Amino acid sequence: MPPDERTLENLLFNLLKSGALNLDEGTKAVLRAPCGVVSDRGLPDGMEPHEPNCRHFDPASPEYGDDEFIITQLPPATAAEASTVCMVSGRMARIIVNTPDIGTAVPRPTPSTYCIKEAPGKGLGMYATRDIRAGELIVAERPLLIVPVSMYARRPYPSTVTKEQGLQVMMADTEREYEVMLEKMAPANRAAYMALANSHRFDGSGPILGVIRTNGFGDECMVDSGLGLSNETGGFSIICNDMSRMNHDCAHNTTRYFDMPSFSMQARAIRDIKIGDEITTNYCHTLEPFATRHEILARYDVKCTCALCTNPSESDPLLAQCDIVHGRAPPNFEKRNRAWFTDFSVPNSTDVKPLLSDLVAHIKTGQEASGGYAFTLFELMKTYAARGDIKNTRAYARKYAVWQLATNGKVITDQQIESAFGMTAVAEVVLRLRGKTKAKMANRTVKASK
Ligand SMILES: C[S@@+](CC[C@H](N)C(=O)[O-])C[C@H]1O[C@@H](n2cnc3c(N)ncnc32)[C@H](O)[C@@H]1O
Repeated sequence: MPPDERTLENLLFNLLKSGALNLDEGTKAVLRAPCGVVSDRGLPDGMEPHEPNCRHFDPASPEYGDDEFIITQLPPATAAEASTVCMVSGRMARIIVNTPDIGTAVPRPTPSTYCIKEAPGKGLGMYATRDIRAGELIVAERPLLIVPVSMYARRPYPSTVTKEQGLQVMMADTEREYEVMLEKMAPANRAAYMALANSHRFDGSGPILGVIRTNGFGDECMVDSGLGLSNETGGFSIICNDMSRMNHDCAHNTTRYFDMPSFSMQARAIRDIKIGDEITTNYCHTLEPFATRHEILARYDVKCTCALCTNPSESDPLLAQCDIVHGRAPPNFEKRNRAWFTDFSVPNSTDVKPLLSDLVAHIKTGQEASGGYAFTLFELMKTYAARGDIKNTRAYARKYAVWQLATNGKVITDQQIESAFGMTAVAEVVLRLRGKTKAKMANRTVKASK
């Protein structure tokens, strides 16, 4: 956990104990649950179980406050699809309900793409039942449950309560609220939910919270920053059925995102997947070095044995080459790739070699889902344009379009690809200029020889 979050935790916890936070007025105290085995479980002496007080609303009702957490079913029910049982702020509920085309049908790939079966050493897993092309939709699912990623203190704590006990109280109170939510689920969904994996059996999490912490996905479009929370603390955990069976791989072959109109979590292939391959996702930032990844994965009870983890001395430097997010890529990464912008000489300033080397590093380490991979494709497209190479300009525009589709479902039109986002025009100008330059040079040579 980063130090600033720890400070925030202590501050909130002290405020909570001093009674300075009046929770009844809607102030939210946010704490994250501990990981691993805790010795001090259950409610401390003198504290009784808390009665759930989260109100349940019909999504069509405007009666709830923006900063109030409510239990509701979203999106408003349609005949075709079951709704998701959600605990969201009133603000978030309104954002969802007012999304244009909310409640559109969840797309289903035909023929279907996967089955769920045993994954040796990992429990169950998802496997491809046919070849799947990069960019293709693999699965789209209405979640079973959506809840805030952070837990909220629902009552003031006596001054004798230690921080660890406080966390246990918060988890117990949260579990009680979730019990109410599960009662709202259709019986088949409740059974599916309770059958999901739980790697948090020994840290004081109740059974429902344990499943959330094992299987919950976050998404950037499901964040309520209106409560003064950051993207991290204001996010939501999205728990699906089949997608919860996707195991982690540091070189994962899918991307995932939440599609608000169909209110579905979706996964697409980020590279071609062969029939019989395991379909995998990521539980941590996969460009991080091996040691950091393993520390994070341990929280999910995952000891990753993927190709990158089995050979970190080879994979770590390659991952660092790709890591523009954490600034581990070479300092001149962006500059060297943009040299052609001010200097059109060929081939020095429009040299594609460094970019192709970055591309190979991404492909070798299976990091096609990363933003650095998309950046490299886009830079290659522009650099080929600056070289007047229309064929390769278009080829990289097409690869970039597939990346966009896979990462957020956004369809890039054929016209955009054909024009390579305006870059084929650049390539044509370069070709014309170069033609003129050649003609001028030829003229000069003729004049000089007279
Ligand atoms: C979200 S579930 C994934 C599906 C799970 N295998 C199941 O049977 O339902 C997460 C759990 O799967 C297991 N898991 C996921 N990825 C793994 C991996 N790469 N290696 C070993 N176990 C893994 C861990 O037990 C983890 O807590």
